[in-house]
Amino acid sequence: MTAERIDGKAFAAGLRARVAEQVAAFTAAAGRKPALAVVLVGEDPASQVYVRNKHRAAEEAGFESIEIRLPADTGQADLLAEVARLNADPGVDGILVQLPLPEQIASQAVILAIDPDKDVDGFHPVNVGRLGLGTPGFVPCTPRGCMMLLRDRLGDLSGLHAVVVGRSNIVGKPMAQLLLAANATVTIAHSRTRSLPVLCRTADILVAAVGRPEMIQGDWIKPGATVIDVGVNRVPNPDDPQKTRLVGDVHYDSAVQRAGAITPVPGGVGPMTIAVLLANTLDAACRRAGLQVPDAA
Ligand SMILES: Nc1nc2c(c(=O)[nH]1)N[C@@H](CN(C=O)c1ccc(C(=O)N[C@@H](CCC(=O)O)C(=O)O)cc1)CN2
Repeated sequence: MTAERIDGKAFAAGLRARVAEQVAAFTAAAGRKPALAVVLVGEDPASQVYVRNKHRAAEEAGFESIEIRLPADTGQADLLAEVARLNADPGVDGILVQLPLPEQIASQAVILAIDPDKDVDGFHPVNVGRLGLGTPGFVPCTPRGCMMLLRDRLGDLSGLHAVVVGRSNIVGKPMAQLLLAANATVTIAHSRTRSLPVLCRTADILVAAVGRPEMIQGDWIKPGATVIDVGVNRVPNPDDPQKTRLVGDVHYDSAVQRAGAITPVPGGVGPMTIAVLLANTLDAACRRAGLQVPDAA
């Protein structure tokens, strides 16, 4: 068996185009563009790329995109003051502080300071609670994007066994909540789970979000399973030690022989993160303007 490749890049492009149409409708109805503010502290190279891509994608879709860059030695109080200013600005609909933050700043304190109704990352405890309760709120972008890919491929997820390998607040835990809400039977596993290969082999849906390059091998996968690889790991390129290459948490070449469908890295889940950020920001703008929230899927 050779798995079907789930093309997240193409799906994300479609989502961005749909959001752009809805942004145009919002702008006509509200008399202003929806606005996203992204805060970057420091010069982490990967974060710089992600923030630049968010800015470009937001502008292309018709948003007002506000990029705030702060030096690497910014103190927590100064960042909190910036967040307070964005919370109070009626022209800002969505706020995102790019992670990771420099070590002198406690991420949780910053997340807690963001107005939950502008928290388009869905990381604030109020939105975490809303997700757990199944009430409207913001869902973290990467897991929401994974769910869109899964629904597109599988339709109804009821009764399927989903194994989520990884328990981070950003991906693993919200992913498990979303799968549960979709009536899947969910197991959360992690790097310390015993007999992990045996457990993974029981999964109809396997979500890899453990942050360990190519940890999940082909023979851990149930034949025909749908595999969602959230890992983004840079490893040395064996052909050229001066360069790196990007791999997921799944060993793609062996997994593709067993799975029914699989997301590649790059080009799978990654592009969904930014597309869903745009959808979340439009949701925030609609709620704040008292307009109907469009269906992003
Ligand atoms: N405040 C946040 N910080 C971070 C988040 C987040 O959702 N909110 N997620 C990640 C980084 N991230 C977005 O911020 C992100 C990661 C990966 C991609 C992506 O498109 N990956 C590509 C490969 C890109 C490459 O070549 O490096 C892919 O997988 O195809 C987009 C966004 C941590 N921080």
